[in-house]
Amino acid sequence: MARTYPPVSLLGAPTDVGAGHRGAGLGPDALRIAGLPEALVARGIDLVDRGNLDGPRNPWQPPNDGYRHLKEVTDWNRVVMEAVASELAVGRMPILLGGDHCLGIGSITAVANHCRRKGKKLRVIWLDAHADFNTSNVTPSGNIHGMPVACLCGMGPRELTHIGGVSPALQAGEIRQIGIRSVDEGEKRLVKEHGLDVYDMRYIDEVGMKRAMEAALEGVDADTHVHVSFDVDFLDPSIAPGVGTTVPGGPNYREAQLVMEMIADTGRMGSLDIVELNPLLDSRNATAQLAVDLVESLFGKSTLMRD
Ligand SMILES: NC(=[NH2+])NCCC[C@H](N)C(=O)O
Ligand SMILES: [Mn+2]
Ligand SMILES: [Mn+2]
Repeated sequence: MARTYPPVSLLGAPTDVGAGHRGAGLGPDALRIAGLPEALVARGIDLVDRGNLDGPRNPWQPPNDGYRHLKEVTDWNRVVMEAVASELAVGRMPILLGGDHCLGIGSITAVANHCRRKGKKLRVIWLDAHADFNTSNVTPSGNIHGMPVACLCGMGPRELTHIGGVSPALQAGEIRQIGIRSVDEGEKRLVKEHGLDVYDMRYIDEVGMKRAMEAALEGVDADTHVHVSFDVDFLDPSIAPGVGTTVPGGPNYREAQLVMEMIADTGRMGSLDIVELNPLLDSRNATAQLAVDLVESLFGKSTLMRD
């Protein structure tokens, strides 16, 4: 049966302030050039592209006091948080085009506040090679794109943990991480302490993607807002080379499609981040095109007769 979707707004956040490589700031335009707007319109979606948000200039400095570009990361996240909140407030589904994954702080803080206001349950599906659960004490890099989940759970610099007023913005129990295969030593300890629900590649190898996703989506019901935070490095680098922090051994094309289709089948996706795409490292925009293909599946496009 064909599903109907709420109106969607694209929000570009052209920045790499949280990353370790330059180039993720070009992500929004690469996704547009790969045909994301047209693909959504072809799915019958009422789409508005709000263009790119206006944030601070990108500096390129080494980490300072444990963080790289903390001020710019904070300013970008505030801009993103406000833009995402405005779309949700008028009943539109925001799709954030990153930019690096530090932007998940602003995006998900806005979503969490929205859910609190509406009395909705929240389920964050974090698709990533990395847990992004570092703090300044344990980070190997100082790059804040390795810290958004920790910040959302209340650990990190006050300007990020309290960006939406309420801290923690999110409970660990609201998150499910899929595809994880690179967690730093100190980060591992924190992940365990906080009891994050992680479906890592070992788990996926053992039980298969179908069962992993069934577990990650368990309990999602009519009162649940599903937020998908799609870090493109979730995918195996052989199919998605255009990211700054590749980790081998990720989901293949079929597994990634299944993830998206199973999320689509819940009918509960209310917001989406597409982050970490780095066109400078891509091969003829192929990773952007793959991301568009996967987003189509998130919006219910499927093979054969299931539409
Ligand atoms: N969103 C990402 N791509 N994160 C990569 C993080 C890499 C590494 N764990 C770090 O903290 O530096
Ligand atoms: Mn990652
Ligand atoms: Mn990430």
